[in-house]
Amino acid sequence: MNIQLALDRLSREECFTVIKETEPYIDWIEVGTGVIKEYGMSIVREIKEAFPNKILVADMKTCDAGKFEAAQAFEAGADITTVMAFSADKTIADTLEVAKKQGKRVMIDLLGITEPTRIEELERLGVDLIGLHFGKDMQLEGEMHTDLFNLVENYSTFEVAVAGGINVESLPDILEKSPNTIIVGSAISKAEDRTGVAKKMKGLINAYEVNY
Ligand SMILES: O=C(CO)[C@H](O)[C@H](O)COP(=O)(O)O
Repeated sequence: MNIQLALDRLSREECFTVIKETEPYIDWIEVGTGVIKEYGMSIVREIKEAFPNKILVADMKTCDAGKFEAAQAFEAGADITTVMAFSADKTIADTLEVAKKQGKRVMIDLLGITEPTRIEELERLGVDLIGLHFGKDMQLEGEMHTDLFNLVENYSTFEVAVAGGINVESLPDILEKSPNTIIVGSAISKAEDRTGVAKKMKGLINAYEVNY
């Protein structure tokens, strides 16, 4: 099980500091949407150059112009780019095609999706990596519930990532759902002791996997 460190609402310098402080305990690095909007593709390039051995996710949250945006992310060094699940099928198919040609991947962000039919359609389109997502603004009005996993429980074809305010306290319940990737942003990046929090979360994951 991977930890994906999400870098959101941080300056360029803070992004590098957070990665350096947590590097041994994280597997994937996500350059958050807001960070990309602030600094452009150059920060994706710089992070990949500095940490070439980490899987790099560009959280592009693409919803249109899929071919162009996927190429943009991959050319900057991303291994995975994100596309919103509500996008047109053509957008999703195009990004998958670009990824396939380049040996890269697309993570489909399920933010806002509640209809099981969309999950079926995504499977038919050839999607293999999805992100369950309880959004930042939704977190202001409540906490993520593991019911979120119900959407994909009948599908063994998907590799599943999950995001949405996950912290040391909520991690054990999430682990019971055995996602492939746990996306953690503010619980690590805004912590006073980032190294300690990342180490603790990785330790909980490792302990769960040993006993699973
Ligand atoms: O995609 C995101 C926001 O749209 C975040 O990367 C994701 O929600 C993880 O951050 P946090 O743990 O702070 O919720």
